[in-house]
Amino acid sequence: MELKYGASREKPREDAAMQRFRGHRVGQFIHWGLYALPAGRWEGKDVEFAAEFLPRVAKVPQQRWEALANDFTLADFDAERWADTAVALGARYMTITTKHHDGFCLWPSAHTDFHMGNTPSGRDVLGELVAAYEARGIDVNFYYSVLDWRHPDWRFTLENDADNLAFARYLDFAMKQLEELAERYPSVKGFWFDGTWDESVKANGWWTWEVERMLKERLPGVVVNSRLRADDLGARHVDSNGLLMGDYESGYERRLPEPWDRSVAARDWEACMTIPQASWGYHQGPWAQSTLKHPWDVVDMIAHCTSLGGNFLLNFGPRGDGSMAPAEVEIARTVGEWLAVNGEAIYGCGYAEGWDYPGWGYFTRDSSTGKVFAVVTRAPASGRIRLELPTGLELVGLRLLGSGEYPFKGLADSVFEVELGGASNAGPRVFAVETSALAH
Ligand SMILES: C#C[C@@H]1N[C@@H](C)[C@@H](O)[C@H]1O
Repeated sequence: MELKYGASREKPREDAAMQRFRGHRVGQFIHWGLYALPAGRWEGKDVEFAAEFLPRVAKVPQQRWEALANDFTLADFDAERWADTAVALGARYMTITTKHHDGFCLWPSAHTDFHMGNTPSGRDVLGELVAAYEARGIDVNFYYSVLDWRHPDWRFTLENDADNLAFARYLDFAMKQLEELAERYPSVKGFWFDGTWDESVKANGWWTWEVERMLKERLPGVVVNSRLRADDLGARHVDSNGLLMGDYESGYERRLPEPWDRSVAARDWEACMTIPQASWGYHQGPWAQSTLKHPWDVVDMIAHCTSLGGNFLLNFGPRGDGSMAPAEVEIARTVGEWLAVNGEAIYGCGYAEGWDYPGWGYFTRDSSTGKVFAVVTRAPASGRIRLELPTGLELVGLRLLGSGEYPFKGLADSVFEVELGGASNAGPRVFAVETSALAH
């Protein structure tokens, strides 16, 4: 079908910038804004919903919400400390909410009065973060919510000419903000769009095409997620011809491909995940704080994504004063210590063609050397795993990362057994798997 605003390519991008993004595998997502101040609590009551949705769920009067800007003092905000948390996590890129659904901007935008410039400190949070993260070699991406609860011209649906005229003004405003972000922060490596599910945006696929075109014209190599895009008929992420729009599929939000399905590896994709069960912004209540993920579950998710050629973006919700939540920093440190020993099986790795899903974890493959790894995140109660190689291969060596050569036993052609023993307090074991063609 002929589409004016459909996918711009049939195959994945292979340029250097996309290969760099693909090889990162692990990213730090950060949701920070005025919502971090109430942190899920309003008028003394915990609102058991994502903290960044508080103004809507608690029906906070607009003026009271906007008055929070006067309390956004950044008393304990330190971009260097945030960037150190990304280093501790082992993240290779960071994605920051420049503007979330409430419309508040973390940079001094010339196109609205609802921004950092009108807060007590007036600091350019984005500018400080870009400097701190890039000083550590960590790429910065910008999250931008097209949905804007505050802007008078935002529309969820387009019922009449007046709606169409207003929404046209809104799209012009959003385009100007995106041009402004590209101009102020030209080293940004990607844009992560959100808030594009409403009828109003789906009816304006042309605008989503123009945004992607503008960004790629101004910032060659920039990476754009599929969630921005709608085609001529309102199809999102994947156009009406079944082709991926944008540069990577970004539909996995708080979920991973289940069951494990090799077809997912045909595209570039990224999954984003909260540390609490369901809040992206910092939520102080037990509803969130009692549901923090275990570091080894995070490691399992990282390996799961890598095994299917996807990136994993773990979200952090700094507190209202700008400090990182200690429990989240601790999780970052533990996961980063694991990656420091086992990152060889993650960074620059992807789907291991021909290696079936083993059930006790995942196989990953280094995209440049072809080396295969076995990441054992779900060790069986027996304490041993069955290592089934592609037919015609035999196991000639097994190296436990961080340790050394490891014993194994042959069970049949291309089938071997590995005795793990009990759980390791260093977390999931990873083996480099050395094979050669089975001698007949
Ligand atoms: C719904 C929704 C939004 N998408 C996630 C990435 C968070 O930003 C959440 O608020």
